[in-house]
Amino acid sequence: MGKKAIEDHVVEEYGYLADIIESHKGKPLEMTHLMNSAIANVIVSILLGKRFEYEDSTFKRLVSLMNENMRLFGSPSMSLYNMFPILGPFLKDKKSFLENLKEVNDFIKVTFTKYLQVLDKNDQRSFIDAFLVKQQEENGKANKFFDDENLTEVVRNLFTAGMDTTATTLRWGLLLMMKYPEIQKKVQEEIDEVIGTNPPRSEHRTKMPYTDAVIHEIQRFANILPLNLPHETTMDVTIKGYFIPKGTYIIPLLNSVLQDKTQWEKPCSFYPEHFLNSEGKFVKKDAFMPFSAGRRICAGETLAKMELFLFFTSLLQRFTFQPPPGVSPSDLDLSAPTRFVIAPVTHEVCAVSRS
Ligand code: HEM
Repeated sequence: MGKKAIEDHVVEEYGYLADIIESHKGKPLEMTHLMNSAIANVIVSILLGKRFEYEDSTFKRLVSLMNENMRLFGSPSMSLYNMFPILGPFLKDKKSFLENLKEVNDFIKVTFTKYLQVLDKNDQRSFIDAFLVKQQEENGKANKFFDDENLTEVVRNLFTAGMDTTATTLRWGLLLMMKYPEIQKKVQEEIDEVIGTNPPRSEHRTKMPYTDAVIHEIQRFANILPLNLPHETTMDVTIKGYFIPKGTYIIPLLNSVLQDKTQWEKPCSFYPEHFLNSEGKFVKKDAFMPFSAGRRICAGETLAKMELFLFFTSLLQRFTFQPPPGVSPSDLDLSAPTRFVIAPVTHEVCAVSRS
């Protein structure tokens, strides 16, 4: 599936999301379910070739299993298990994690078995179709890669990695816009000037340096994966005089760059000017690494950036986000509870229609 086709899915999905938000008529709304569903649908439409209604029971169940497993993954008992695997049989969280995993895997297996029955090599409509075609081409070869187990794992990994991260970043974005209404207003002015009432598309981004800077700063400030993913050295290495033997477990902390005092003027504040020069032009920063770096950099970086830009601009084009009545921007809490994916504290938003 090409970039344009994927962008069309995002555009279709932000329309559904905005319509549902509109139906709440500016009343206080907790966005986690809606945002997760919209972002899950983008990845699901790539993987399965179709989207789900947000209240579809199977879809709700899948999204909740993924979320629950993200939560369990970062729980203290799972850290304990990683340090002392012998404790595994005594840990309830580990059991729940594996049961959830099995339920998602079973759903994926049932789905691709159905897809296989109607597979048409000349009409591949999803990632699963493309994988199954490769699997058939591989038939008879000694070393098989496109097997059922790999299909299950890759579909589940893409679903998990692609949903919580992007949806959480967007929820941070809306919270920050409520906290800093003057920044929200400047983004909306740029949207009105560059996009007007047209549907936002990726090509608008280069003409919107302020919005681009705000989205980068949301990612830097939110710092949603401060622990990154663990890595292991594949050979002996020496870095800045420190010897690290082959096979060492490494946690490459992303907040060491995203909040580096030598790289950012105000590392602990939300300050879009970090990404703007004195003429208001967008500037790239080497220390901007929310997707990590190197060979194992996030596989979904391009998709995530597209989603963040399109969802963020389409929402701010249609709505102004305000705290619920009785809550002022200064009351909004930007602290972040400790989890594997750092989400904002539970809060409600009022999406007031701009039309
Ligand atoms: C704002 C959104 C996102 C952020 C901040 C993010 C961040 C990251 C980070 C930090 C890693 C670890 C890289 C490393 O090991 O050094 C990662 C890995 C990964 N991400 Fe993302 N991600 C996002 C969205 C997505 C999306 C939308 C997808 C796909 C649909 C995706 C798929 C993956 C995959 C498959 C990996 C594992 C790559 C590998 O091990 O080779 N991510 N991501």
